[in-house]
Amino acid sequence: MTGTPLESSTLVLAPKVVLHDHLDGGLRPATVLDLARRQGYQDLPADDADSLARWFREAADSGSLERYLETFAHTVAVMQTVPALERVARECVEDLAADGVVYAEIRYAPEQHLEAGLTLDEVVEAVLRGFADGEADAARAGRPIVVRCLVTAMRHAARSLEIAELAVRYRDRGVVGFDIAGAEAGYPPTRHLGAFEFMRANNSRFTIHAGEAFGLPSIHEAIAFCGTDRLGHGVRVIDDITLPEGADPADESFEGAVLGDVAGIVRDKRIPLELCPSSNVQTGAVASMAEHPFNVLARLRFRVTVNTDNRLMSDTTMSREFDRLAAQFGYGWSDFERFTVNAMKSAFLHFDQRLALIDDVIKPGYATLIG
Ligand SMILES: O=c1[nH]cnc2c1ncn2[C@@H]1O[C@H](CO)[C@@H](O)[C@H]1O
Ligand SMILES: [Zn+2]
Repeated sequence: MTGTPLESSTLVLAPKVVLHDHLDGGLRPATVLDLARRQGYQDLPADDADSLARWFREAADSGSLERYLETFAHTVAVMQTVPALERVARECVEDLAADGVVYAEIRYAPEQHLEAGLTLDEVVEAVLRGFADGEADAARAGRPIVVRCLVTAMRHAARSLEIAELAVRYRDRGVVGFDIAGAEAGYPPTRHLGAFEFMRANNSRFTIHAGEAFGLPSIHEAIAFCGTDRLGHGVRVIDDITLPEGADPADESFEGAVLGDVAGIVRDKRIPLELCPSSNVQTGAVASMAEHPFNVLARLRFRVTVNTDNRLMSDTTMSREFDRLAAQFGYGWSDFERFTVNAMKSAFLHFDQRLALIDDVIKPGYATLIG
C-alpha cells in the first residue's frame, strides 16, 4: 500500500487507538504472580514471570477459541478484590500509554469478579478508579491517554440484561458501551436480544464478538437482529466475499471482488471491524498471519481497525500488531494513520471528543512521523 517505510522501533511513537482489549487478558505476568501470592491462589502453572508469560502464550496458541479462553481462569482468579482490580486497571493504562496509545476502550465481564463477595457496582467502580489513576499517572509522565470502559456479558451465562443495565447506569462515569464475549459456537447473539434492545432503548452503544469462531450466521444475527454498532473481530465476513480468480491477497486491489449480502451491509453501513490479528491466528479463526483477511478487507475499504484483544495471551502490544501487519502487508505510516482514524471514528466516545482527538492528537502525530 502507500506511505513512507517505517522502522519497527519508531512504531511506539505513533498515536494509536485500541477499541478491543480485554482487561483480564492484559495483566503483567509479574502482577499475576504477585496477586496470586498475596491472595493465596496456588493454581498458577508457573512461578516466575518469564515462564508464566510463555505459558499464557503457548496455552493460548491452541487453534481453538474454547481452549484459548481456558487460560483466563488464572487471570480472573486473581482479580476478585477491590485493590487487585484497581491495580490491574491502573497498570493496564500505564502499559497502553507507554505503547503510544492515546485512546482505549477496555472491556471485561463484571460478573466474573464476584467470587469474593463484591457487587457488580463495586467491581465497576474499582476498575474505573484504576483507570482514572492510570490516566493521571500517564498525563504526569507526558503521555496523555483517554480510557473508557465497556462492560461485557458472558454469552454462555444469563446475566446480559443486568450487565446492559450496569452499562447504562455508569454511562456518565466512564462506561461507554456493552459487549458479549465467550465461546461463540452454540451461543448466538440473539440469545441476548433483550440486552441489546435495552441498550438501544437507552440510546447506548454496543459491540458483539461475532464472526470469530463461528461464521456468517453470527455476523448476520449481530447486525440484522441485534443492531450492533461494531463487530468484535468479524473476520469471517471474508467468507461472504468472492475474490477474482487468481487474486493474490498480498498485492491485488481486488477490484472484481463480489460481496454477498452480509459483507455488503457491513461495508455499506461502515460497521467497524475490531480486527485482532495475533489473537485470530492463536484461536484458529485464521490459519496464519499471511492468510489474515486484514489486507483484503482494508483494500476493499471496510472500516478496519487494529486491536490487541489480549496482550498477555498473545504476548503483544499495539506497536507489535502494527509491526506484524507492516511485515506481512508492507504498510506504511499513512496506512496506520488511516486505520487509527478509522478506530477513533468508531469509538463510543462522544462525537466532539472523537473529533478533537483526531484533529489535535492523531493527525499531528502522524504528520510528524510522515515528515
Ligand atoms: O477473542 C475473544 N473471543 C471471545 N471471548 C473472549 C475473547 N477474548 C477474551 N474473551 C472472554 O472475554 C472475557 C471478558 O473479558 C474473558 O474472561 C474471556 O473469557
Ligand atoms: Zn475479544
